[in-house]
Amino acid sequence: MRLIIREDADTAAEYIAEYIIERINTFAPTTERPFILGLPTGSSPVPIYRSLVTAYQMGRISFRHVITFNMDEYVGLPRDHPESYYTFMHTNLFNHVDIDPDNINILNGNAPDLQEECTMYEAKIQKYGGIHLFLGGVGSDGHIAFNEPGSSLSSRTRLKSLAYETMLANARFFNGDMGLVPRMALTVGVQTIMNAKEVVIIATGASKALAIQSAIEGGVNHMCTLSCLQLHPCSLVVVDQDATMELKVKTVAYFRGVERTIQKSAKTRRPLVQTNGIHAEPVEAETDELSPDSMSSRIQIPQSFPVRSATISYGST
Ligand SMILES: O=P(O)(O)OC[C@H]1O[C@](O)(CO)[C@@H](O)[C@@H]1O
Repeated sequence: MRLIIREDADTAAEYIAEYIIERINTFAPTTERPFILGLPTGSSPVPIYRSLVTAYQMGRISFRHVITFNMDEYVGLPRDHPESYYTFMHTNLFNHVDIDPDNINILNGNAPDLQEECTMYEAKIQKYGGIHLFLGGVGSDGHIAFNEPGSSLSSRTRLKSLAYETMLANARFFNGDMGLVPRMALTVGVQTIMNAKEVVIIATGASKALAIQSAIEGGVNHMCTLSCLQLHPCSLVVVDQDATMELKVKTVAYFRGVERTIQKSAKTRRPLVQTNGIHAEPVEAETDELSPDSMSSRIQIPQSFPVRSATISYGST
């Protein structure tokens, strides 16, 4: 897992938007070979979508050959309800870019047979050969998609009851009225996300700090389903400063050091090596140039340190 820390929510979102643009453009999707993108809702991804729309308007990215799969949808909320995830995605992204409506996949929380709906969703993802990049948010309790604490780490798309903490957090979208928040949702499973070739997570604000601490410094645990990414070969978590508040200074210093190493390697650009199908950057000894305001300036980083995972540019172990 790689951790990227940015000053605030906007710069964290900007980092991810550029990352997605780079991935799609490098992939150069076509009708026969589309890029399969997993997408989240929630407030954290909104600035990412804003940046993607701007990039589209500037001609830097096209969604013509991108097929999307959303993470989740409330059960029982009409599709055109202002707070349905169908409405959210169209308002924030789909209505403003050149995506083919046939390429948009969002679970139908009003399907007559919800189990069948979930089974078909999984099958459709499989039909396309899996998801290339799954973008996600995280709940304050560490859930990924709607895989609430206690979810099976081998779960697939299914019906879930929402945790009280999630309903409380989402009440802000329903005039603060808990009674209006749907109690159930359809959601991709932990394993559905784990099967993506790459997973990128946005987590911003102090309310995500405990979840980030648990997912990064704790063990793999079903009470914080985001922690499953420790087992993913190519995952990236992008946070703002506030979301790092519960992390150890040493943890923050380590991940900042990893990023500097990658940036330096990119400048010197020795030929790329291939590791398990993932592009890896050449290894550089870290001779650290710490900015005085950096937390890591208080920590001595060795002249050379093991950079096995630190050097993979396409996420890392
Ligand atoms: O970004 P926010 O508003 O904190 O919401 C994040 C939440 O939204 C969701 O994306 C809902 O699908 C969850 O994965 C996550 O809990």
